[in-house]
Amino acid sequence: MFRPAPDSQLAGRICLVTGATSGVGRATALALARRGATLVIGARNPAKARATVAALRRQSGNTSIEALLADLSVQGEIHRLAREFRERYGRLDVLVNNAGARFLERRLSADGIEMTFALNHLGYFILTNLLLKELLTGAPGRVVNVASEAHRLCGGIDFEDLQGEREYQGKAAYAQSKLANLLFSYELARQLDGTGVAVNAVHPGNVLSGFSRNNGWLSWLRHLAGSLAAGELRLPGRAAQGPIYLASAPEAARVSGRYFVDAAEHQSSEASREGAAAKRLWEVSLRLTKLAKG
Ligand SMILES: NC(=O)c1ccc[n+]([C@@H]2O[C@H](COP(=O)([O-])OP(=O)(O)OC[C@H]3O[C@@H](n4cnc5c(N)ncnc54)[C@H](O)[C@@H]3O)[C@@H](O)[C@H]2O)c1
Repeated sequence: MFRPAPDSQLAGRICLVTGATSGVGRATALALARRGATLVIGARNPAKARATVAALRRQSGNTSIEALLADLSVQGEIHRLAREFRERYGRLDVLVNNAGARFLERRLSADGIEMTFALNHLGYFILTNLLLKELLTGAPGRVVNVASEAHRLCGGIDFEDLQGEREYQGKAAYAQSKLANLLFSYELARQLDGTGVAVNAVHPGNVLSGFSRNNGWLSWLRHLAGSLAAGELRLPGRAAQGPIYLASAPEAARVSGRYFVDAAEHQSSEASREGAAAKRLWEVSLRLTKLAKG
């Protein structure tokens, strides 16, 4: 069988992509593998992880691909993944935080934290902070946070009812978590200014993926119908263009603290650019994750 040789743009670079067994994450992982990266995928389900690694190796012709397992809504499992990564690789060049979901019913994570916030925001926050030393060791490096235009639906983080204890609406919780992705990206970019590690956020578009399948088939179909009605439903390969650009394009290495749709910079909402909210979210996130300051 003909296998195109992987191009060497990312040869020798170590890339970690979360949520890479489907959708945007899988398409991003495949593109990075084709560019010759040493690729680690974060995955929850061992059987899916094995199948995805085998498929990515076959499709890319790159054998330097493996999976590390973790449920990224569970803090202890993120710590374990980070530990295993550190022991095996010691350095990280590109981190793509992508694993995310929407929960129409309020649920708690294993740590007792509302699931949307635990997975979509704290998942990114903990993994990035735990691998910061490895990113700095690998500098110049990149952090790519997969966010969403849905952040515009949230006028600000509700610090008084952060986890929807008083009132929970799945769409609002999702929008808040995606606003948190932007606040986190901008604050981290500020903190890492001058280190050579670029941090950016990206909206992948409305995607034909597994997104919202956890809420049942009907909800998934509604999500797809809504995307079609809004005039856009992308295949994952198309949706991954933005993450791939930020993770690998040479010119993107010089850009940090920005929001992208595909390879184009966009202005995110006013609420996402509030420095005080970003700092407050950082403090709250430190408290909820018991990560030490600094
Ligand atoms: N689908 C869309 O229309 C859309 C639009 C804007 C932004 N996004 C964002 O894109 C990202 C990827 O979504 P997608 O559309 O590819 O959906 P998807 O459901 O196909 O992929 C999500 C990935 O995250 C993983 N994941 C979910 N919960 C996890 C957990 N607890 N632990 C570990 N992994 C977990 C899944 O296994 C899957 O691999 C998400 O951050 C999402 O918010 C999606």
